[in-house]
Amino acid sequence: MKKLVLIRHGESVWNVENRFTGWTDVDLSANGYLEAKKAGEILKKHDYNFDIAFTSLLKRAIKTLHIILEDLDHLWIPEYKSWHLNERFYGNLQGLNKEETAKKFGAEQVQKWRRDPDEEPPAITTTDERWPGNDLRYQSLTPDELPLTENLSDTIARVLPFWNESIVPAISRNEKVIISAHGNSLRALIKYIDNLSNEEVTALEIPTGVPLVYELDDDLRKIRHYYLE
Ligand SMILES: O=C(O)[C@@H](CO)OP(=O)(O)O
Repeated sequence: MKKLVLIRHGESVWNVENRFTGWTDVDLSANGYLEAKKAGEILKKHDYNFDIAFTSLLKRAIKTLHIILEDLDHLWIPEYKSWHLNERFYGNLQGLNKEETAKKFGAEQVQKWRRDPDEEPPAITTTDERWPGNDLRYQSLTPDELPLTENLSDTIARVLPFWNESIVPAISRNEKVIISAHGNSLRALIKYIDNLSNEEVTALEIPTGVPLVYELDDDLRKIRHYYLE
């Protein structure tokens, strides 16, 4: 039996301000740091250790991972960062307050932008300062890979190649894997691992900073999953 640990980063400052975040590189909130620390303590209490870690290019996920690894005295393990694990790119909504946006466009529309796997939020253009093409960390991406907006289906389409090409081989080598990522990149992964329908994934909410364990068989089919307390 193989075990995989997923963790959504601790609460961010824009989670607190209730703003659409996406690829905006905001920090953890004070509470987010505490959540990450608690996640590390929980993993330590349950004697977890890891051979390899995967995370995004965004500091809220990277810092969460580092706080956990520090707690486990595991800062030395190989760690791979990829834009494929970034949060869903929220297009023109990035930076807006979710409640104010709901007042302007209606709660139903905003809920669709947030959770309907096929509903794309309004796109930005390449002249927008939020366009990732001018950010050094994304300089290796092709024009097609640089998002202007993403729905969950788009996020799934860029998370899965990384899962198949980088994470699955590590799990298959029997390495103990931790993935520190984001609400929607983890939702994308879980939709795939759990074979969830669009309706089921719409209802899936992942808490910040709580280790989520997946037990997988040799064919990487799910046996069970549970949150660690
Ligand atoms: O703003 C975001 O990037 C995400 C995660 O915080 O929000 P939502 O839950 O609306 O997808």
